[in-house]
Amino acid sequence: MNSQTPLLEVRNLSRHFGAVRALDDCSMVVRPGEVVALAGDNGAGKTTMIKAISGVYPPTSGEILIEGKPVTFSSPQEARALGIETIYQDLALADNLTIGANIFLGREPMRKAFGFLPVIDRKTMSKAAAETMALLDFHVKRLDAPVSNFSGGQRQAVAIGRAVYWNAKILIMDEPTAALGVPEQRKVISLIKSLKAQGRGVIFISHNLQDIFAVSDRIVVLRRGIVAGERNIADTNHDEVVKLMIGG
Ligand SMILES: Nc1ncnc2c1ncn2[C@@H]1O[C@H](COP(=O)(O)OP(=O)(O)OP(=O)(O)O)[C@@H](O)[C@H]1O
Repeated sequence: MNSQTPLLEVRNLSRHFGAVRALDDCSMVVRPGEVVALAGDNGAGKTTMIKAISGVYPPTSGEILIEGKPVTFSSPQEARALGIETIYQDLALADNLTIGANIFLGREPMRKAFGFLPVIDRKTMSKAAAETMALLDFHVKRLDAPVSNFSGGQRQAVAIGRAVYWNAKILIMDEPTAALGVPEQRKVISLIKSLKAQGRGVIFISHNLQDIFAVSDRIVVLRRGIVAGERNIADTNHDEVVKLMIGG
């Protein structure tokens, strides 16, 4: 792989639901260490795009390539196995469990007690939790507390930590700052910056242009299922993005 090969390339992707063209001939790329914002008004096709990329909806036509290789997924598990992790707004955390247990949810590490009895390896889980949260430079007072004790931003960090632990190359984040107060939004923005510094690719869906401009390298604007425009963040401004979103 040369350094120019995108982590992810979506080529001429369409997804139709009966007569509804939720996505029509859309293309986008995400390179290593790049944050790409996906923006658009309600119903523009953002959710359909991330669901196609993450294996929820098979495309009607078009191609998805990971590190230059065409892939097809028949489930989110298959997309995940190839390094695409999606963090939806509900975060899919188990509130009564620790960070470590959430990282390993459904994939718990086991050890043998007394040399024969299989039990959950809690030491491995708490070590992974500590290392992963340190990698994200995110510190909570009690790593062994249930995640229900944590704030919205901390919970977002746990969901990101889980993706990072399982080696996500591309993280898709659906409105990660939407339900947060301003200080917590800043923390999540800095988490996204650390993912970028680690060479991962991020697709960042947001309605908040300020957040988009704070963290993204590029923006892809969808409108009624098509790519209305794509800009480098350094070369555009809020007005232009809004015009692309509403058209006319
Ligand atoms: N399962 C489905 N069946 C039929 N139509 C659908 C389905 N999913 C999405 N659509 C339609 O596809 C279009 C794009 O929807 P999508 O949810 O991808 O937009 P969005 O940009 O994510 O909007 P929002 O910001 O409101 O979440 C809409 O017209 C929507 O009604």
